[in-house]
Amino acid sequence: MTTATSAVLQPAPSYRDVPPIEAVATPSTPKTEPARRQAALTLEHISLSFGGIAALGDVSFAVELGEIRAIIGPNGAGKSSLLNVISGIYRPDHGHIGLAGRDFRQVPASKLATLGVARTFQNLALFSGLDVLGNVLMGRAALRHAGFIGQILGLGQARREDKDARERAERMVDFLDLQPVRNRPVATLPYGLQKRVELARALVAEPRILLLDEPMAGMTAAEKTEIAEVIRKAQRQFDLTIVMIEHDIGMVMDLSDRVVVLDHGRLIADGTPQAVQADQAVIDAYLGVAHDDRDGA
Ligand SMILES: Nc1ncnc2c1ncn2[C@@H]1O[C@H](COP(=O)(O)OP(=O)(O)OP(=O)(O)O)[C@@H](O)[C@H]1O
Repeated sequence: MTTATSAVLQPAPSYRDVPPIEAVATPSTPKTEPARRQAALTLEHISLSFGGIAALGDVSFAVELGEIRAIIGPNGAGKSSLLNVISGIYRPDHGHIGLAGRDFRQVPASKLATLGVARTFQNLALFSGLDVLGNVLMGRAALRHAGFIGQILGLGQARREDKDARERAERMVDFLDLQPVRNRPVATLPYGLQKRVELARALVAEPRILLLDEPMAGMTAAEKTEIAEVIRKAQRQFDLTIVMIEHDIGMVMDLSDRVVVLDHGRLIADGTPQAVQADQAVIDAYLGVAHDDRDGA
């Protein structure tokens, strides 16, 4: 936390006229409160354990349309578990996830793309044998309607989808300034560019919600600044709601509209970057100060 004190905060983006996703009515997102924007994602009383280990305990918060929301916390706080709950990899023991106007006990991971959600991974999950364009094209695969046989035989619908996917992938390669390396096998690219390819692959699915798992991990300071600019640009261009786990607190404070802080699987703060970095419970969590009221978590 102490590294964040010099961070320059960006103003929250103004409300954009995006098609509304019907908010799931929860105590934390009352539809009657006019000052609140609509929720893109709600988590209600999420608990998850692995054997005897409580990874998440009664976590609730709402992410508003168009915001960049960071999830931070010390190692083992439950950040990845939470992202895996949101993306349907884990079914929580308790709680609900509100997404795309629907309420889930477990988000159907196989339908994530059609629910308007795309994600990147902490460790790169690229197809190392494919070139940049090929990897970006894979981001359209889950949205294709033509069946396997149609694709093999190159039938009408499959051909049209192919052409459409290629055009969209080319546009995304342009958008992320990857044109000079579009035919390079991804494995030959520097790490920062590979992370950019992963972002392009997520964005080409045209998500409304983008989940980023440590988008700056392993990057140099220059690469971090570059990717932060790319994230901002994508958020504005595509009216995205972004939920991001990131360890670089300076970058988090710079990029986020709001920040959720987890510690020992519990939500200990949810607020603006300024509020969160001044919160005593957050400072204590990062300094490893024990609290009696967390012992039961
Ligand atoms: N698949 C799993 N099996 C058993 N325990 C797990 C599993 N995944 C997470 N845990 C445990 O749940 C707790 C939360 O882990 P999680 O990875 O979600 O934390 P994190 O905040 O993402 O940590 P880090 O910052 O180190 O990535 C930890 O105690 C971890 O050991």
